Amino acid sequence: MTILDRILETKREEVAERRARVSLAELDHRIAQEGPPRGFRAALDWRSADGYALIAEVKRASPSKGLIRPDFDPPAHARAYVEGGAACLSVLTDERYFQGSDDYLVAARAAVPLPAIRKDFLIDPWQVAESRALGADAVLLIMAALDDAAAAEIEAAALELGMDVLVEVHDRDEMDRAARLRSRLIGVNNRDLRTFTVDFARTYELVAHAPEGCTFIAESGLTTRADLDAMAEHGIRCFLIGESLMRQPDVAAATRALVG
Ligand SMILES: O=P(O)(O)OC[C@@H](O)[C@@H](O)c1c[nH]c2ccccc12
Repeated sequence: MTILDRILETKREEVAERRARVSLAELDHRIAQEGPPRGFRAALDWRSADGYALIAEVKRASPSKGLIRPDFDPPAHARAYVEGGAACLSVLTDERYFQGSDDYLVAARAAVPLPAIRKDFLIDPWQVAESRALGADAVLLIMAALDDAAAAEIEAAALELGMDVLVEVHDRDEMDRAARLRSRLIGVNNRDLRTFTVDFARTYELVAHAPEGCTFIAESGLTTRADLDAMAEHGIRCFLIGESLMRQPDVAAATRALVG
């Protein structure tokens, strides 16, 4: 059983338990109190027009690396990311495997004007409503975790609420499946969620197969300005980065050094 299988098994139990506690009507009520979503893809397109667009991840820990940031402070990290020039935030909310929390998403997003993606494992459209009720402007669809019908259903729920959908792929088959969805925001995860190995060649190989006109994001394992410049040689200008920034004592300076 791969780590992704384990995560999904836990997530199914968690979602069943949450659904039993909170009705869709209750979520709709909370969503009505929220302002409209901040444009996530729009922020990336705007920032990548004349530089690198960074989705900066608020990440405390991961199953492969354990604890990444002991003095974890989501609103402070969000402000540092803004100061350093990030275009968007990503906030991990999975508790069991990433030591994330819904509260971190709410607190980080409230501290800054940037759009924020809820980074979690979506398997049910109910979680889309839950994400918007927490303020999320975008959600993640992991193609390796979903069949085509579930992906389309979850995507439709998000688009209906005016959210952006980041579709994450890892191989050619997932890219082809992603191309049949409506969202034109596609990310290649350089980290294989089944084995945790990171390989930038994933991105180089798959960027050529991305649908026309899509906003393309390279995700995971990116550390240095040279990494980004190498990606830019292949036309890639949007990046999702967590660990390497969260390990720095001065997050704002590290962010500026990467994308400033
Ligand atoms: O911390 P890194 O190596 O910079 O990676 C960030 C992000 O890409 C990674 O956290 C991620 C990408 N896709 C995911 C799906 C689920 C959980 C986490 C992820």
